[in-house]
Amino acid sequence: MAVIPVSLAGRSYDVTIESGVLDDLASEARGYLNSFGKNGRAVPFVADNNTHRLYSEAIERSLSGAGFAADWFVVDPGEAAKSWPMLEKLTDWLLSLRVTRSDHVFAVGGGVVGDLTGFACAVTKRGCGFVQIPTTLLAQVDSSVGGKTAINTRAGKNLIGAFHQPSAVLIDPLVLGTLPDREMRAGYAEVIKYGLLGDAEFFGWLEANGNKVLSREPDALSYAIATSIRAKARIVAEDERETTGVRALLNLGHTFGHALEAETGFSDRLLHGEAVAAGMVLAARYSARRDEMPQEQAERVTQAIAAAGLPSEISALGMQGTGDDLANHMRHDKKMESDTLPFLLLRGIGEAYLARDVEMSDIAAFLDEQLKAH
Ligand SMILES: NC(=O)c1ccc[n+]([C@@H]2O[C@H](COP(=O)([O-])OP(=O)(O)OC[C@H]3O[C@@H](n4cnc5c(N)ncnc54)[C@H](O)[C@@H]3O)[C@@H](O)[C@H]2O)c1
Ligand SMILES: O=C(O)C(=O)C[C@@H](O)[C@H](O)[C@H](O)COP(=O)(O)O
Ligand SMILES: [Zn+2]
Repeated sequence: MAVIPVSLAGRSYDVTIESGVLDDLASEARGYLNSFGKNGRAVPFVADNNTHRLYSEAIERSLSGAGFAADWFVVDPGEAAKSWPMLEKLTDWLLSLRVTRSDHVFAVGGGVVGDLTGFACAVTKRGCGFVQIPTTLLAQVDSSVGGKTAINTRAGKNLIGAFHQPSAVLIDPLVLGTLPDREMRAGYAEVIKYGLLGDAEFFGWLEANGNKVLSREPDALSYAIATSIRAKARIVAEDERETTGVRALLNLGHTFGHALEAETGFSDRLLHGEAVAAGMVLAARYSARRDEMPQEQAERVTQAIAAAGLPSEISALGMQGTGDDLANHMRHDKKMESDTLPFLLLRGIGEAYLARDVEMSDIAAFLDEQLKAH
């Protein structure tokens, strides 16, 4: 078991990593269940069809043993649930349950369920509590921690949202046993991100042990999850609201990645983690093209992504769009300052930095080359 604190003034919380935590939810989450149970109020849980089917029974068993009942809001799996219509339905449901600011809503699922639930909790009665129970590798290493919550709009990814920290994050690595391999690989992209952005040693460890993580070897998996969360907790504690440039490092690969997601229609044609993987390769290659990252290190990045079965070549994604089309999606990036887009680039493996001198026309030309290459 590992407990990793996320230290934030007045909003600190723990991330608990423990096999079996889900079967024992009533005792693990006792403090967040206490406002329920009186007057027969059920505890609100949000899940998608898959996580509801797989894990609602164990959760209900644990809760009923402690005298609590669960009520479920279940969405269809996939990115489409991060939408205005779903936000409206979810907030209406929370209001119908008479959720109060001192209550906690439980999010059981991947980043989609976590981002949607977190945002609904941020705006319901101007902020009620929530607990993250992440069930994908991506959510366990990244989205459940740090309080970024959002939905997507026609204009792009995560454009409507809020910073709203969870009160606790409970991670059960055993649930990854039911996660499809493709989703496991997508989450692994965000694990690679932590090595690439600031921890060359961890990147090297992943080059040697990535297959153990992907095959869910318990020690390797727990080490990768804990190392990722420690890195994220450190960064979030330093720059909770992404104002100093430190938290922006967590966006490595995302400016390219979000544009690729937009171009492929936010669909399962390209999952978020897959887009981030391709985006990190682009960031490494563009950095090498500027002579900032040694070419041989950019090749190591491509290798690490490809070896994990993640997309490394955007020319193979079957997209119709041009470099300009992708650059146009990027103009909605939340890092945009006036008419400049700061870009996460690399001086080397483990050394990401925010570059403020990148011309969008140069990015578009680079992307045109990449769309044609290989
Ligand atoms: N808030 C943040 O800081 C942050 C960070 C990274 C990503 N995100 C967001 O997270 C989202 C992607 O999250 P994701 O990759 O977890 O995708 P997801 O939530 O869509 O889940 C992926 C799939 O796995 C299924 N699933 C979940 N847990 C399972 C389990 N244990 N067993 C079997 N199936 C399971 C889901 O039903 C779904 O079909 C994106 O919207 C992305 O923008 C947010
Ligand atoms: O927590 C962060 O900060 C991140 O940037 C984590 C990313 O993996 C995540 O995808 C995030 O939602 C992207 O940030 P956004 O602000 O561009 O939506
Ligand atoms: Zn991400």
